[in-house]
Amino acid sequence: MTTQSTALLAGDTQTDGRSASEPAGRGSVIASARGLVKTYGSGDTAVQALAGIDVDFVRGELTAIMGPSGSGKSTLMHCMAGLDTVTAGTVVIDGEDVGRMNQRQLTRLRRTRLGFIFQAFNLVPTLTAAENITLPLDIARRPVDRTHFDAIVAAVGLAKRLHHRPNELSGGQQQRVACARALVAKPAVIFADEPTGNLDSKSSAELLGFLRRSVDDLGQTVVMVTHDPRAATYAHRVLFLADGLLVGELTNPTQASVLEVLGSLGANDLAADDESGVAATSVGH
Ligand SMILES: Nc1ncnc2c1ncn2[C@@H]1O[C@H](COP(=O)(O)OP(=O)(O)OP(=O)(O)O)[C@@H](O)[C@H]1O
Repeated sequence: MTTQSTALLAGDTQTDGRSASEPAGRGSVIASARGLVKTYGSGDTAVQALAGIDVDFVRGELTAIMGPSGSGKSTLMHCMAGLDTVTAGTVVIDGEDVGRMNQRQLTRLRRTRLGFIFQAFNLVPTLTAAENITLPLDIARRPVDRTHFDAIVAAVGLAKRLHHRPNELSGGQQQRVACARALVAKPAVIFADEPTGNLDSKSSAELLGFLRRSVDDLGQTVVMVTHDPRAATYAHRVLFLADGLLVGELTNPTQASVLEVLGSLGANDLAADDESGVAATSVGH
């Protein structure tokens, strides 16, 4: 088992607090956007989803993106991940200018350098959990690093479920398969769009804990869109969008600090998560 894989399971750290497998480059910028504009449609029906965003995502960090409904969170994620074209501006992932890529290069980028986790787990129903996890590598015709695979499967607690098909797994287990699938190719960045949107609070906490450990122990980089202030507390940093603009940022977020910013953005309806134990109205807005 590699040192990195062991660290994911055991959480071993050096005496200075760094992970024993501290990857080179942690803290440097892995993905960035400059002057990012996205307009859907044209003329009278045009909608400006992103109105000029400059943002850097840092290697080895979990960044949450929050904001009111329609503020541009998913659009930002899709543009960063090369899933949608941009109207203006630049997106650079791991040193590569996404806007200059043709479709073939974009597909290759998504397959080999990026991982995705969506609210709807997007597993292939006819494949087993194991086959779903290795699917990105199989499609890219890359070999499976069995040591890494075993470590991820153990860490997400799926060792006894590998031969089950998605309909034989709970929602939480299915999302853990999706999470393992995103991690197995050791991507530069994992983009997660509402990854806990369909999960109960226990499964959400397990998944978020795992995502955070993949960042802390493996140096994985994760960008996650969420409406849930509790989910955002697993992030190192929270970015807030409103009307297609970046309007705020929190480091080391707490539920109260997240709710306070969301309240100031008029997103109380989203922030009033009845399981959070903290009502949006209690922060004085
Ligand atoms: N394919 C599309 N065609 C036209 N307009 C779109 C399209 N996708 C998004 N929009 C619009 O762009 C704006 C931003 O949408 P986006 O989905 O990025 O917001 P969001 O912050 O992720 O919202 P939510 O929290 O509700 O998921 C919205 O006004 C939305 O209606």
